[in-house]
Amino acid sequence: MAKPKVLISDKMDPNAAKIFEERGCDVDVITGETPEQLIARIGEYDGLAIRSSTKVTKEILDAATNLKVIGRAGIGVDNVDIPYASGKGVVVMNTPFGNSITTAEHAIALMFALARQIPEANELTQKGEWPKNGFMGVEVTGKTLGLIGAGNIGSIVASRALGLRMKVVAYDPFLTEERAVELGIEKVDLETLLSRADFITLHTPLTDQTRNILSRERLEKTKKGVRIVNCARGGLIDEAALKDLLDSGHIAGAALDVFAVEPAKDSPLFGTKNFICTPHLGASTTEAQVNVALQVAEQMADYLVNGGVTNALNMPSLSAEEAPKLRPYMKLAENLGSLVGQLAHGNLTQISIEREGAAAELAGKPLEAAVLAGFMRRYSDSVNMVNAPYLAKERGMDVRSIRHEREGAYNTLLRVTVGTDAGDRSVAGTLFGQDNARLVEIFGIGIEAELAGHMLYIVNEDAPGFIGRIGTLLGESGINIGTFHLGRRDAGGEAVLLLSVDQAIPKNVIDAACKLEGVKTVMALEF
Ligand SMILES: NC(=O)c1ccc[n+]([C@@H]2O[C@H](COP(=O)([O-])OP(=O)(O)OC[C@H]3O[C@@H](n4cnc5c(N)ncnc54)[C@H](O)[C@@H]3O)[C@@H](O)[C@H]2O)c1
Ligand SMILES: O=C(O)[C@H](O)COP(=O)(O)O
Repeated sequence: MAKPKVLISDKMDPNAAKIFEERGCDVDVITGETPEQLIARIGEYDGLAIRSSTKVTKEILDAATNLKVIGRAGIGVDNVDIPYASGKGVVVMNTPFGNSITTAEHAIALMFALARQIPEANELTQKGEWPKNGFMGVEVTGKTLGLIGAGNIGSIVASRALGLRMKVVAYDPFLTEERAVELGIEKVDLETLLSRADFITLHTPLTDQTRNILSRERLEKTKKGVRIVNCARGGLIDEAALKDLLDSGHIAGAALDVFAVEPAKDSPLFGTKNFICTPHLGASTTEAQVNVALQVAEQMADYLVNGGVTNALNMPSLSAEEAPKLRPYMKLAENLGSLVGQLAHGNLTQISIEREGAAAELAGKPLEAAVLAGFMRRYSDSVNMVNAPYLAKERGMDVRSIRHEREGAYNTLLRVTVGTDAGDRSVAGTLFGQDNARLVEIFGIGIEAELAGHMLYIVNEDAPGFIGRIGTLLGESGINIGTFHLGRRDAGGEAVLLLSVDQAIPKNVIDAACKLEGVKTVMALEF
């Protein structure tokens, strides 16, 4: 099998390339290209490793015909069109913890730089001015720090600030009271934070809810003399309002590591008194860059080589240890989803996936995604485990995952049921041994069959002579039967015949089978 090919398109610690090679991938490091150059190149790659410079747009994803995974060596993924990548079946991963300490330290460094006006003092001193009387700082001890966002980085900033004897208040709608107590901070609403904080630091992602969270109106509500630090994302603060309020002296200082437009080369804030900035350096320490480079390469190689999924933003996690155990189940799950998707008629809006026996001990989400991948193929050819749950949601499907404690007839069982206009339709399968996936039930009828390749499904009246008739029809049509499986509800009742054949079954043969005596349904299936 050809090695997966990975492109590293942003500057990254060389350890990333080394890990890719060690883990069985071919890797190219080509940084600083224009979008057009990337579009021309991306088609040959299975993986794309990035930081924040590469913008993974719809156009790039459309050209990325082989792409399976995008790995962000860092946290923020606002430079990736995740919904579009998901629709294309591309996994998007990040490294959510590798640079958190480093970025928290940068926020604290900027807070001190503002409190003591270090950059300005440094500049004038080096110009020979010795401006000893020109600077009067403030202590941080005893002051109130207002965190907007108390996730990974916000929590680390809080712990450092508490160590500096600051009081910490936080606005984060997802922060629980228990977690706030654990962190030693006070959970407040945004208005309270604005009115109480002497320093404000931001630590949220940029989303529709957080964009412009420090709007002009909110900046005007801050305590006079506040100092603001943003090491999270540009776009969280109204930069024009920030300039006006720095100019008026309402805000005593602001430090930005991130800007609404990056690279920021001509911001109106440049040159403003008490304004300092760094060029998106929050994550730029040796330690953090080694961490994120190693982690992203390990995660991406794991996925490309073993199917392990870690820190994906659009797919359930699956450890490299779990992946081989789950693999035969994934095939079974996908085939059951595909079978029920091919057989059931009408407007299908409900699907449930039940796990019993050994299957109940496995991760449910990946199996659910595999069932949906098989099932959604009734609507689109380009479905896989990544985009299937999104497509199902888009179609308004109600997806249920049920885990049974009970002991069943099989050691391990997966059952997939769809709700149709005519009632529920259910298929079930098991594994014989470690990896022999078998169908064991179809619409309430017990059967035992492998689902593979071209198959013919027939429902007929259980009567003597039928098997001979279908065998003769296929033989006369030059179609070789590979496997042959029978099941029936009861003697003389409804029977099911499932057989695999060596070639796709032409329509005229299906039509002829429909006309055979006792036949109720004939369908060609593909797996
Ligand atoms: N400057 C840099 O170089 C740099 C480096 C690393 C991370 N970052 C950025 O820092 C930010 C925080 O990273 P993190 O790892 O702490 O993320 P995180 O996901 O751990 O934390 C984000 C927090 O924001 C909170 N939040 C979400 N919506 C909110 C809202 N409307 N109001 C208030 N809080 C809200 C969440 O509940 C969460 O607790 C991200 O934007 C990330 O991209 C920047
Ligand atoms: O979200 C992040 O991880 C930071 O913004 C770091 O971005 P960078 O990798 O471009 O330095």
